[in-house]
Amino acid sequence: MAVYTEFSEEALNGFLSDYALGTLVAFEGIAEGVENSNFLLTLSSGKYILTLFEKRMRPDELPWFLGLMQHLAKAGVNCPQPVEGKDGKALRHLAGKPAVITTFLNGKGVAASTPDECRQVGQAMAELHKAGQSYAPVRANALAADAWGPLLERCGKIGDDLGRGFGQDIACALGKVVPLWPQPGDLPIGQIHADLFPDNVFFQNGSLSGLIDFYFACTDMFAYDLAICLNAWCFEEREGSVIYRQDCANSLVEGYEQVRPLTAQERAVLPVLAQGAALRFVLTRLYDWINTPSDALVTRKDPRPYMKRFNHFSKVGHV
Ligand SMILES: Nc1ncnc2c1ncn2[C@@H]1O[C@H](COP(=O)(O)OP(=O)(O)OP(=O)(O)O)[C@@H](O)[C@H]1O
Ligand SMILES: N[C@@H](CCO)C(=O)O
Repeated sequence: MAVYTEFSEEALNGFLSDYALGTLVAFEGIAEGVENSNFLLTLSSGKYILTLFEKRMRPDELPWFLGLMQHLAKAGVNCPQPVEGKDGKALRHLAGKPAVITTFLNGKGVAASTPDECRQVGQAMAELHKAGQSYAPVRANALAADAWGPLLERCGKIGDDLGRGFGQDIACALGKVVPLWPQPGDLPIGQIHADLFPDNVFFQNGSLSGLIDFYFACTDMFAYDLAICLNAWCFEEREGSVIYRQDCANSLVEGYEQVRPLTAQERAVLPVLAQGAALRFVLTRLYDWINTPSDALVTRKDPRPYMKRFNHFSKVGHV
């Protein structure tokens, strides 16, 4: 459960008095997610999401994320919109943490993806990439390839609970992928979501209805965003093994290209980007695996299935 910060109803009422959203009917912590504390607010004017920003977020970067969400929503992407207080400010504080209220989106994430859903995700991602092109502020990717080695080092000594030599396997994989990573200027860049996993894409009656959780968004290669989705949407995890769903991958890329065709260079480097994307999630999951206190109200994610995705892409050499 991702509720790291708690507050009293009295504190919440004080916080809400700075908005023109009516009175509090109910509020509850949301179990899903690992990054920030999220609450569902039911107010007399409707439902909203209250997010308190935690550990990985740099407060000075929050306006960039909120500005991006506002920009994308105006351009027709169905994503949460920050709600402004009576003073016109959306970014406020609650319980000592930066906090924002955003609009509530209907729909639900999917458990097991199908080619049809992947096609819709590809289209929505390309639309996001296009809509973001007129958002000028830049946010460098704090989890880009040059950050992976230092992140592995920060994990410190990696025991054998994830399998013998897990840390060495990662170091070896980084040694293969990082030297092949595209250089600035090699591929088209723009605003990317960078965490478009199935829990961050909502569907209603089989149709994609919205995208949430923009707090890893950054300015990076468009094709890297697609590579992240190949990892997140195109594998089935079954009894400890991961199985590549080529049909899902084909649909994802086809859906993307219906809106924004890939360049020949993007296509050529996609297998390397897919390997790097797998390692990026191995590393953040590993870091959290080691550093999440055992009494924290959050379910740790296992890094091993992403190492298996890396092994797959590294072995077959195509997507
Ligand atoms: N705007 C929204 N509308 C409806 N539900 C939402 C909205 N934002 C968040 N949620 C709900 O809260 C859950 C957690 O939100 P979110 O994914 O943003 O949290 P997180 O801690 O950043 O998670 P993650 O681990 O994916 O980074 C979502 O799975 C969804 O159920
Ligand atoms: N989507 C990430 C977690 C939050 O960003 C993962 O599955 O590791």
